[in-house]
Amino acid sequence: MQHHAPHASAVANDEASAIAALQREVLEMVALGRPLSQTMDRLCRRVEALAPDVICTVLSVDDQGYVHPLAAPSLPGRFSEAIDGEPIGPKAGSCGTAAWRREPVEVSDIDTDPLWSDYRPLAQAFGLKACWSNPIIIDGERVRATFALYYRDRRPVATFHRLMVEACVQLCQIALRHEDHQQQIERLAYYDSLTGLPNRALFSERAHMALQMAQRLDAPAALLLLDVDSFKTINDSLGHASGDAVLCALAGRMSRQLREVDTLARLGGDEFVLVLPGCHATEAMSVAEKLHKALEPPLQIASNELRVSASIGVAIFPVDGRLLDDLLKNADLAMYEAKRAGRRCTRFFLQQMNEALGERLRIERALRRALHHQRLRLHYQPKLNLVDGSLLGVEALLRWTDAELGDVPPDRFIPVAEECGLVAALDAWVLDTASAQLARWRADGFIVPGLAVNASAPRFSREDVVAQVEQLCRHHGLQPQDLTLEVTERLMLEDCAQAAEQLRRLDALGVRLSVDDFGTGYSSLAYLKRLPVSELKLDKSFVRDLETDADDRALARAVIAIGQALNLAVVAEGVETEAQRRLLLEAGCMEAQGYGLARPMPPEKFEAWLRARMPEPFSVKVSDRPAP
Ligand SMILES: Nc1nc2c(ncn2[C@@H]2O[C@H](COP(=O)(O)O[C@H]3[C@@H](O)[C@H](n4cnc5c(=O)[nH]c(N)nc54)O[C@@H]3COP(=O)(O)O)[C@@H](O)[C@H]2O)c(=O)[nH]1
Repeated sequence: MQHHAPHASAVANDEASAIAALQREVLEMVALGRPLSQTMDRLCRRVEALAPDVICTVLSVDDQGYVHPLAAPSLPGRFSEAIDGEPIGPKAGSCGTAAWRREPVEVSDIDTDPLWSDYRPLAQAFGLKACWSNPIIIDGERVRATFALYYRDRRPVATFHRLMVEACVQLCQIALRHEDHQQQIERLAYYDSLTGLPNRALFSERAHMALQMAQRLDAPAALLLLDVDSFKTINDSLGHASGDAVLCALAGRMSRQLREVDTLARLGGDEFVLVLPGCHATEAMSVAEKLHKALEPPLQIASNELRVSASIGVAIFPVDGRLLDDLLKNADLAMYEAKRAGRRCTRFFLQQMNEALGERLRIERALRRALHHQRLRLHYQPKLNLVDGSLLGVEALLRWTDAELGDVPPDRFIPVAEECGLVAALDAWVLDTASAQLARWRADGFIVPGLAVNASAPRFSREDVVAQVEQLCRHHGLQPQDLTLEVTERLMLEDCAQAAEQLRRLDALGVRLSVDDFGTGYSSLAYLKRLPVSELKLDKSFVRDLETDADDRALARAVIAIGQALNLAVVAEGVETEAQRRLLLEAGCMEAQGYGLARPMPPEKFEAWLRARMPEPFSVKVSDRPAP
């Protein structure tokens, strides 16, 4: 039988179709999402099957420039171990040098080539004589890996091998780019893009695992919920970029306080959560204290030095709940208590907090119904001149009687309304209803010089109060000068640009601005210069013991003096006795409200009160008035 050498083009066709088959197989693995190392391993094995005289390897190159074997099925294990973690460089064998130079490196004699001088004994120990390596560059930028063929004899690279390597480099690029995209998708799905911390989804997975483990080992675990104090002020005053920088810095500081088994995650906004496996209450307390301390040093953000603190709520597994949702809810309640207790505070969950939450929820539901069905009422308390008793205006005060809860005082439902975001709607209703009432009184011939309503802080940052005031003045035929908005010092201190702008525009319209409960809680008076305040209301806590407490007398005099110095009216609240009235007058306070002068009254009673005080000819006939 005669043997014929195969025709050159037939060989070329066989090689081309072998390479095409290899490409198909690898691309299919990529498309099916097989792990990268598995795909690269298959690639190497297929190459070695097509070219039995080569040893094929793929090394990954990490961000710091060190190589790690990704697939090297036929390379002796000890050789792989020896090169794992070696740096790339100008003389780092074929692969390290190819990655360094960003170009193929062909060493046909390892025994003599200077690029291998540091690795020659290693290669010789395993009988490796030649090596051709190609860098795998992704998107023209980063060297992500090297693809190499080793030979056990000295030799230049064969043409078929060149064709094969060209195809393999492309396959490696596709597989690595796909892997990078997968990792990016995973990062987006599981990590917070701002801080790089685990996000809610990953936290939830890890926390569930930690709780399962705790259950199995009969061990405790702590869940800490941490909320940055006054973060909104940072965002509003310095901008969101600074806010983001603060969050990143805090995330870094907190991460450094934790053990490897702990998980710190960002739930969103300025809220972080930690799960600490194996921690009972005492340890959780010391971790919370470490976190407070870590946040203490001032942060340098842009050109500002910021001091930031946080409030922490703690719930312990299993005593405060066995399920993650329960623990989160309870840590949230505790965190809320920490907020109420002031800045830089930790609170542990207590069962009473649950009861308080139940009460808050009951009030919220009933209040929403009451507002919707117009079941709220207003009482009006006169503001009087202390010298001659003349009426200076009225303050509208909300009253609510619920069928189940009975009379609910504003002190109980206003804080709930503030928490659940209902207070702005309540205040808008009060302003509109009281304005309508003032217009009706005037139409009926009653002389009511002005109307004061309470305005809560959230309204000014979320709503266009100026537009509402303009609209209701037009609608009820009132002048802006008829209205006084009583705001708390909190709003004045919040440093919210939108609120400050609205207060200035209201002032320009002629609306008066009064600072309610002046002197309670805060010490900064700078806002009095910044914002258009017309009136200070001396809090009733200073008035109550005027006769007996020298400190209260001194404080009341100080507030009155501030008002006089800044040319602001000072209205004393809570005047109940003649002695208080006299002391206030002596101190220079001319205006007041209080049970001793007149209690808050429903409209009809206030009308009777007015009628009784009005000189003749007061001739309004009750029956002539339009129905309220
Ligand atoms: N955002 C809104 N807040 C409101 C509204 N209506 C009331 N409130 C706030 O609730 C707090 C309690 O109000 P209330 O129970 O109505 O008490 C007021 C007066 O009744 C009371 N007062 C008046 N004189 C005396 C007195 O001589 N002694 C005494 N012990 N209490 C007295 O003081 C409250 C006056 O409140 P203010 O002038 O606003 O400080 C209170 O903080 C209200 O602001 C609302 O519509 N929106």
